[in-house]
Amino acid sequence: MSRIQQCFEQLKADNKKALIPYITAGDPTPEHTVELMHALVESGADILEIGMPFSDPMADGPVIQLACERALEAGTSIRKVLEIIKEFRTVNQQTPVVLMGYLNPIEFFGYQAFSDAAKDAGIDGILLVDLTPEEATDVVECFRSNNIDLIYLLSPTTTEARAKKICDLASGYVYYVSVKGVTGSASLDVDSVASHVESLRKITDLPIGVGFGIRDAQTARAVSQCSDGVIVGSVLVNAIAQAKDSTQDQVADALRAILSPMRSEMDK
Ligand SMILES: O=P(O)(O)OC[C@@H](O)[C@@H](O)c1c[nH]c2ccccc12
Repeated sequence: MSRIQQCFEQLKADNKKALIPYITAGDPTPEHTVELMHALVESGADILEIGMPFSDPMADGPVIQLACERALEAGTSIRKVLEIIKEFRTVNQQTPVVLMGYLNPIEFFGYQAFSDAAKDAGIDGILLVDLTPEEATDVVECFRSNNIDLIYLLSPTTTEARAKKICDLASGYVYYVSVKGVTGSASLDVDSVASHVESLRKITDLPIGVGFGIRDAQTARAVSQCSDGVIVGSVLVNAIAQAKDSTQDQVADALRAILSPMRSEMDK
């Protein structure tokens, strides 16, 4: 059983939902990231989604675009991202880590080489935004060979036929994108999310996480009640941007201040 699967089974047994924060690796510098990852876990994160900074992140809004710029400016290569995860794993062997990114740098690295290096670093899942199911076959094999889960995005406009195809390739969990648009968009519509998640339940037994537009504890709770977990990105990344010139501890505190209330609200 993969670490991600185990995590969802445990949450189910405890009658809890997954809290999955996103930050960009290397933002504001690579030296910050491991401490920030630990702070997220201490504040109640069940799974960490870590972005691999990319120069042309087309699914991202301005907040995460700027995070990618800061991280690249600070020298965060794919290799550096893997080193960061490896360092995190020297202390934490329990929390699943999902790497999120775009195809281009991974293709350049080589899919099998990247998959092997990711396994070695302690990665559990990979979410490649622009990997279409049509192109996925070879890539999927590279990750499957290392038992790395392939997390896929489904959006409000994904047809049922396509959703089925995607769910057949996916493992770990599927990521339902709550709104049309880019990360950091306006708040989502909980009723619409609930009805989409319900339809997805008919085509997959995988856990369903929901992300895009979750910024406060009340919304996190509401969305968690109609899904298996919530993914929270821009509100955290924005806090990093605000605090980036403070001490590392202060940046970590800024993340705790956002995530902890979400955890308590979701567990009520
Ligand atoms: O930022 P938001 O609206 O809270 O949404 C989560 C999101 O940031 C994270 O999962 C993510 C960051 N970049 C992405 C690109 C595509 C899909 C998802 C993502």
